Amino acid sequence: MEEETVRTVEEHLSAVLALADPLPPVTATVHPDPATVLAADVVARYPVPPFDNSAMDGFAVRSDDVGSAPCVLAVVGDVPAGTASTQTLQPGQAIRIMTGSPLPAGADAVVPVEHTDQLPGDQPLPAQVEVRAAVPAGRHVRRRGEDIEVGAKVLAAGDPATPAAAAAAASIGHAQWQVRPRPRVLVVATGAELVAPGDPIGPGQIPDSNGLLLSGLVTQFGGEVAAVLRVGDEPQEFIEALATAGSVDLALTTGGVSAGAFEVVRQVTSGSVEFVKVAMQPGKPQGLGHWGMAGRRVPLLALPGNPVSVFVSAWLFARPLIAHLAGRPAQLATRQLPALDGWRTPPGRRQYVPVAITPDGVRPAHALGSGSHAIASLHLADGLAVVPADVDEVHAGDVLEVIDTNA
Ligand SMILES: Nc1nc2c(c(=O)[nH]1)N[C@H]1C(S)=C(S)[C@@H](COP(=O)(O)OP(=O)(O)OC[C@H]3O[C@@H](n4cnc5c(N)ncnc54)[C@H](O)[C@@H]3O)O[C@H]1N2
Ligand code: MOO
Repeated sequence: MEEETVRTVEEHLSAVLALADPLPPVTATVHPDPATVLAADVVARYPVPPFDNSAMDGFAVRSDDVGSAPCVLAVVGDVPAGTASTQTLQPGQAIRIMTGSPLPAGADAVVPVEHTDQLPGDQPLPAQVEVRAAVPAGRHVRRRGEDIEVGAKVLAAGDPATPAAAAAAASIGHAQWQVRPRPRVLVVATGAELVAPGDPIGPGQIPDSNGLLLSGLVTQFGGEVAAVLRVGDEPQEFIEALATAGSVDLALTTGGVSAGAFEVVRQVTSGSVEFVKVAMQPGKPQGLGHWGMAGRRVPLLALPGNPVSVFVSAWLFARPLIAHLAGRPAQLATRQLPALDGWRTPPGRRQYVPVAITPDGVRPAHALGSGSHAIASLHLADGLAVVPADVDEVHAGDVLEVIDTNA
């Protein structure tokens, strides 16, 4: 396709989100993964608690018996955890009971062991117990279904699969639930200059940092990294890498999209990927479209090669697309914070400046500001400060919108 539309960030984001629908739901073992959401409601099969049970280690009693405490009751049995008493408590009797054990028939309250003449802990079953404090009916008893009744909708489609949600599903009788899966994402770093991290660098070569940066961000955004590939600028090598990558839900490439003579991503995909300019800095050149992989039309974002551009593009476009595929809301959480220092910005493009966030405000994480190559100081940033396109200078005290990238 021919270039070269100039778009706002919002226009580009809309086009990115239109590339794909949310992934179809799958049946999965109940397991916490807050990056995924439920695809169907979950209804209680069991009540919670499943039976009337004791909230204390002590003695199950009839409250009428102990109204005139102190009094002595005959101890006629024991209810250890995981058992249920078959006895029905008669007047003048008590049954020793542990926290969580079912309340025996006939009992309506529990006296904690501390309110008796018995020692707490691992003790033989006594023949009798002196109860030293009266308990009203219901005291220290957790009623069947008082949290959730059978048939209640406990979790709703769209709820995140948090640890507490998984615990809720298990407690109401479910081993499986319907979720939208984590999108499987292929990461391809392109560039003839790239060598593996730690390898010696020859003339013109640099270590590939985008592969690590982008795959880490994919995980942070709730995607599953299917593979991380590094290819040179030979079209055939790029085509083969994509052809052998297997089944994925999204492909992210870095590099090879601007105006150079060897822009492999642009050369290979330009029939099906649109290349545009977005009015932002860094991250101006962007590609988006689909690529045929493993018999499927896979959405593809072609991000620029400069590492800070990769970071910003990933936060603004890959993150929402991964969220959209996963059936989650795509909005970014932002905060309004004052700038602690001033800096000049290029007019006409919205600037995203890596900033350190302090209790008093934000300041650029590095003297290079939003320099798109300053990868070795990007880790000092806690967020991206957004400078509107019509601002050419930020002054100390100006309040900026800030994307918290530690979130
Ligand atoms: N004549 C023009 N030149 C450039 C323009 C333009 O509009 N006209 N745009 C500039 C902007 S803005 C950007 S951003 C870059 C984007 O370039 P590419 O996406 O084609 O990326 P490359 O040229 O392949 O690389 C750019 C830069 O990033 C380094 N890089 C690439 N991959 C990695 C990696 N995996 N790990 C670490 N560093 C990487 C690469 O060595 C280059 O320094 O184009 C500008 N030029
Ligand atoms: O927009 Mo480029 O991304 O300046 O570095």
